[in-house]
Amino acid sequence: MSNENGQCSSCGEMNEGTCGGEKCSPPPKLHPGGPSKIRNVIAVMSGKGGVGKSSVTSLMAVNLKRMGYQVGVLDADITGPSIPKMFGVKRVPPSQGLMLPAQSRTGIPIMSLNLLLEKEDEPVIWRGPMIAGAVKQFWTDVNWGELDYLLIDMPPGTGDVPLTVLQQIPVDGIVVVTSPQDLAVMVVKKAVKMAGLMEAPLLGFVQNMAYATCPKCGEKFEIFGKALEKGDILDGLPVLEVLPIDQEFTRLCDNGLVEEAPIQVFEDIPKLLKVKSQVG
Ligand SMILES: Nc1ncnc2c1ncn2[C@@H]1O[C@H](COP(=O)(O)OP(=O)(O)OP(=O)(O)O)[C@@H](O)[C@H]1O
Repeated sequence: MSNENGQCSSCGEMNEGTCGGEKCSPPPKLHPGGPSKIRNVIAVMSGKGGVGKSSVTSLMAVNLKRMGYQVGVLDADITGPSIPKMFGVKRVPPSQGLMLPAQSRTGIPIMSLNLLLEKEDEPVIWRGPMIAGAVKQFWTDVNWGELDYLLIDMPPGTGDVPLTVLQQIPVDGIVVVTSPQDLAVMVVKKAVKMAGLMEAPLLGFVQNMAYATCPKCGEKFEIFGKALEKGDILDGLPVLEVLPIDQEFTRLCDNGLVEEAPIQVFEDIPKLLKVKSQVG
C-alpha cells in the first residue's frame, strides 16, 4: 500500500524501482483456529485511547447475545486489556492443541492476554511485532466454535495491531468509537483514514460519553462538547449510537457484571452486516 508520496507504508521504500510490490504485497488473510466457524468479524477501533472501545465492544457483545446470536470477543488490546475484568472472567480453561476461550456467565467466549497471565496486573512489556503476533494467535490458535459475530477490541492508535488485524483477519465491518471532544475526533479521524486506505468496510461511529445527567435535577451536561444524535453523519459516516456517561455502567464494569447492564443498543448491527445465517 503506498502513501500519497508513492512511499510504501509497510517497508518505507519508494514503490517505483525498489519495492516492486512483491516484498510489500499485503500478507495473506489467515484462517481462524481449527474447526472455528466465524460468520462475521467486527473490529471496534479508535485512534484515541480511553474513549470507550472496550466498553462499546462489551455492550455490543452483550446486546447481540441478548438478540440470540452467538458472539465472541477477541481482546486485541494486548498491553491494556479491559475485557476480562468487565465480564468477570479470569482464566482460560486448560486445553491441548488449540487454546479454548474463557466463557462469560451468559456464554460469550472471550480471549485476552490477561486470561493467560498469572496476575491480572502483570505488565506485558513487548515490542510491536510480538504484540501483533499474539493477536494473530488469538485468531489462528483458538477454537472459537461457531459464532455469528466475533468482535475485536482494538488497542488505541494506528500501529502494528490495527495493521495486522485489517490486513490478515477478514474484517466485515469496523465500528469507530469517539467522544464528542474535538481533540478526540481529530485523532479518531486517523483511524477512519487508515481503514479507508486499507479498503476496510466502515459501518459508522459510536459517540461515547456524549453527556451526563444530573441525578438530582435531570439536567444534561455535555461535558466533552456537542452531543450528536443517532443517525447524524460524522466525517461522512452514520452515527450508530450515542451513549451517555453512566455511573451505574462504570460500577457494573468494575464488578465484572457488564452482562447485567440494562442498556439496549446496537439492534441495527445485524441489518448492517446481514448475518449469513444464525447458529442454533
Ligand atoms: N459511557 C460510559 N459511562 C461511564 N463510564 C464509561 C463509559 N465509557 C467508558 N467508561 C469508562 O471509561 C474508562 C475508559 O473506557 P474503555 O476502557 O472502554 O476505553 P478504551 O477506549 O477501550 O481505552 P483504551 O485506551 O485502554 O483502549 C473505563 O474506566 C470505562 O469503564
